[in-house]
Amino acid sequence: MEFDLSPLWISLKTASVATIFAFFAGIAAAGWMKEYKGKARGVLDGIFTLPLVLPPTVVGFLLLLLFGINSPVGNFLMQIGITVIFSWLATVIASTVVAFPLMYKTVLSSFEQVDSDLSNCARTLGTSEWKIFWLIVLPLAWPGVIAGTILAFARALGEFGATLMLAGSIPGRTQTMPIAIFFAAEAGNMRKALIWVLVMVAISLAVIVAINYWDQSQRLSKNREPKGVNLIKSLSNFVIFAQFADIKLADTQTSSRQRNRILEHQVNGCSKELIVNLEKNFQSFQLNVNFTADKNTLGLLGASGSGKSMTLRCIAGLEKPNQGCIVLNGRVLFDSQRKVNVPSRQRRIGFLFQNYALFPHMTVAQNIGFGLQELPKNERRSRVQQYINMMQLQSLENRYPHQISGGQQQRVALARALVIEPEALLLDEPLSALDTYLRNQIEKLLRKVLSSYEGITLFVTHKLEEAYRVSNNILVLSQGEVVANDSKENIFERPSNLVVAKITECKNISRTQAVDSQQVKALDWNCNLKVVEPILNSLKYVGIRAHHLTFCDEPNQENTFPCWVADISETQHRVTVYLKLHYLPGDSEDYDLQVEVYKEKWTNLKDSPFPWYIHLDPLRLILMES
Ligand SMILES: Nc1ncnc2c1ncn2[C@@H]1O[C@H](COP(=O)(O)OP(=O)(O)OP(=O)(O)O)[C@@H](O)[C@H]1O
Repeated sequence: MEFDLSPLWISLKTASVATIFAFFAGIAAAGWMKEYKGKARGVLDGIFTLPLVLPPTVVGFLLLLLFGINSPVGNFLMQIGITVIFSWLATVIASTVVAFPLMYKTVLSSFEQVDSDLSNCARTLGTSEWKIFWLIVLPLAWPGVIAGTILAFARALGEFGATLMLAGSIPGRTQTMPIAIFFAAEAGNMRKALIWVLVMVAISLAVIVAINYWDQSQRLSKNREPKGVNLIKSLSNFVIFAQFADIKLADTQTSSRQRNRILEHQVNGCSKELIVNLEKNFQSFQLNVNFTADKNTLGLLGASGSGKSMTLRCIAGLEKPNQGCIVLNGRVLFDSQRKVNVPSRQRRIGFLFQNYALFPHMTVAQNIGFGLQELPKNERRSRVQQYINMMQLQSLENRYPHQISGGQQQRVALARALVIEPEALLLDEPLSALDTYLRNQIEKLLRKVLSSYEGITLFVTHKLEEAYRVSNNILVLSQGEVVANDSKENIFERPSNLVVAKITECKNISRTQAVDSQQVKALDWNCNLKVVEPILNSLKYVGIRAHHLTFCDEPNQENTFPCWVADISETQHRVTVYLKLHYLPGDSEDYDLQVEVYKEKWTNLKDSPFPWYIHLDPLRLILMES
């Protein structure tokens, strides 16, 4: 008797078509869900995933209700000449519905694994959301897409319950292999059932082996060249350009004083200037900053979590403030009162991320040229070459980010941010991931680049010396508030309050009280000090930097006190000496002042008899508010 092979062809045809539908629907649903942060997210995800957990017969029954001739959908389809129930179309629908969740879930999880800084970086380079999806997210998530497709195919091939309920078992039309196995076994034709079982096992095994080999080849190729490179070229043909600004609504108020100031600037056609007045509220953190930056590089200093990065992200349009306004060179980027929120891609603000955020599947040249896609090819190439030369990246053009050093990666990121000629450049701890040697090199390059950069620069760093070398002015943030904004000299020499003194690492601080117009009592050091600065009513603390203290031989000089050493701590060039004033210290923790001296000075000093005498120069004393 001739063996009927139709179940094999029906199964393969059904699974292939169902996989194509699930492929596109799964990618679209996952792409949308990745960005959707609304309240219905949990419900929608549940609905998309439901066919994965429901028994196939339940899915089949629901499909029967949906497509049956008594349902509005079934009725409508009948009228246009399409019959679903007990047709091949029914096998495709049933298989698509059960295969979809596997595609959707796998793709969503791989989309979510793509570093969000990469998308944010692309936004600051002027890229539309569609382009980001096609050029960044999809290529990087490609392994997940392939895995989802294979799983969806396998699931569609093995579908039984829903297909039987919706399509029945019509040999040569709707009878797939799983259904053929069931009916053969039920009729006692075990030989026939076994043949189909073996065919199913062979196909399933082939799928699993294919996944394994594919996964293995991905791992190997990761070490040679990054994935998705060729895909990028083909995908770029489908890029859709978004044309218009996305003006979003905000419902909050800006203070009229600040608004008037900003409008005045606009009317006056102000020069290069960034005006920031914003509030951003989280449950456990409130950011409230108000400052103006000009062509002089502004350094942002502050403890971890003080709001430095959040400030930059709001300016770049990567976070939406709750309230306030941001104006760059007279252009309103954000105004909660006027409901303006210019999207990141239109702000013309370059952003340098701490982890560089280089696109791993693009070469050095492709990374640098990413923000220039609107330019003609030749112009684009020459601009990229210009920045490759400027950043000394010649001969590295065709390498991928994982094939170059950290310092080179940072230079690529800097070139990519600068090549779009941004009106402002935001540098979020750009040197923190580098070792000391590279850090010095890149810092030097950065200073050179910034000296010729015409735009506004904000520079976030934790390192005081780096902030001092790179910036002209410094803004100090503490717990989301601006506590100082001044020239770097004033910030370091004359910190006006305790927070700024601590952030700029003033090691000697004492509570204080005014004695007369020229004298204060340092309560923690138990001494009176002559000062030259005017004493304000709000005076709370007196301080002096460790390297401003001097040892002297004249006990009767003003602001000079006997002292004993409680402890010392050495580095290769300097010694920090912990001193107790007036008395012998009880132990190594019992000290009043920290003094920093060079090793040579320490060598001369260390064997001198006690007491030594320490001098607090009135010109160096810092008077502070709380
Ligand atoms: N999406 C968010 N939801 C809730 N809180 C957030 C969110 N993003 C940031 N924060 C909080 O905002 C505060 C400021 O964060 P930010 O990253 O600006 O600090 P930072 O000064 O840059 O710190 P660091 O120097 O450690 O990078 C932190 O307390 C952080 O926990």
